[in-house]
Amino acid sequence: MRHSPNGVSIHPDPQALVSAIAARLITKLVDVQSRRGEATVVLTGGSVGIAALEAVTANPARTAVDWTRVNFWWGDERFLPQGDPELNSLQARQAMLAPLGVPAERIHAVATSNEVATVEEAAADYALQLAEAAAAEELAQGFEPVDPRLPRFDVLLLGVGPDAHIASLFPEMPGVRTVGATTVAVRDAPKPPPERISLTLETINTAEEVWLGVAGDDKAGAVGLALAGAGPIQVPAAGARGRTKTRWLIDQAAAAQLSRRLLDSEQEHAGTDDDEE
Ligand SMILES: O=C1O[C@H](COP(=O)(O)O)[C@@H](O)[C@H](O)[C@H]1O
Repeated sequence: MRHSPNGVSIHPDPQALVSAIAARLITKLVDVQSRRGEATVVLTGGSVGIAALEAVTANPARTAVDWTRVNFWWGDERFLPQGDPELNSLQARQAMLAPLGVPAERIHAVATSNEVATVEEAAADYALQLAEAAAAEELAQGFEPVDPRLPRFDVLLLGVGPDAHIASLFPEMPGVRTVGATTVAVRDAPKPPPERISLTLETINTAEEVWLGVAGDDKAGAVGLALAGAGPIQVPAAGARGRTKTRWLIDQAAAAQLSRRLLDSEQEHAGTDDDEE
């Protein structure tokens, strides 16, 4: 594995990548819980996102985390009926939340199409859930929120599509241009299903740490453009930034189009993992 000062870690293959994300997440949660008692994670769907949760469940160190005191939200959800296997929340429940016994009150899922009539209602309901959690958190913990409509997010996980979408913010579409709202309803998404609910880019960027997990040569162009400093409207992944850290956790295939300058700086820093927890 190689690390760069830009927060890029390159792993040999997808399995090594998801194991590394899982180990980092466990370490981070132990650290946050030791300081603040409870921790909050924003989950993602997609190939790496769900495989990383399976790797957490399989990691013996998972017992170091008190899973009854971790709050879970989603960066995006597909607007589908309850029980649909394509729901990001259902996949996360099966991969990690159920096996680790996370209590129902810690799981903040987006409303399904059985519960509300339209994707707009689901986005509004999710924004309300977030605002209520933020208000409760402020009362209980007394810290200054980054945004009074949002709880504190310790780690926000993202996958990246081959088109560089993150969450359900697709290039050039209204979702990625949305400002002033915490959530957005997405219609006509280029990746099925067409109706989705997403956190906005502004909301994503309130997280303390944003981790982008990416594997595969079909994602190499998106990763290369995002790390070369492309604009977020064309390359949404380029716009995701944690308040204290932005980590790109990628495999060798996804790193294939990183710029020479970035790879050179990685070579210089190889073996000096100065951003490890
Ligand atoms: O549809 C989605 O796609 C992205 C990326 O998924 P991947 O399978 O290409 O890794 C994912 O991050 C998002 O949560 C999901 O709804």
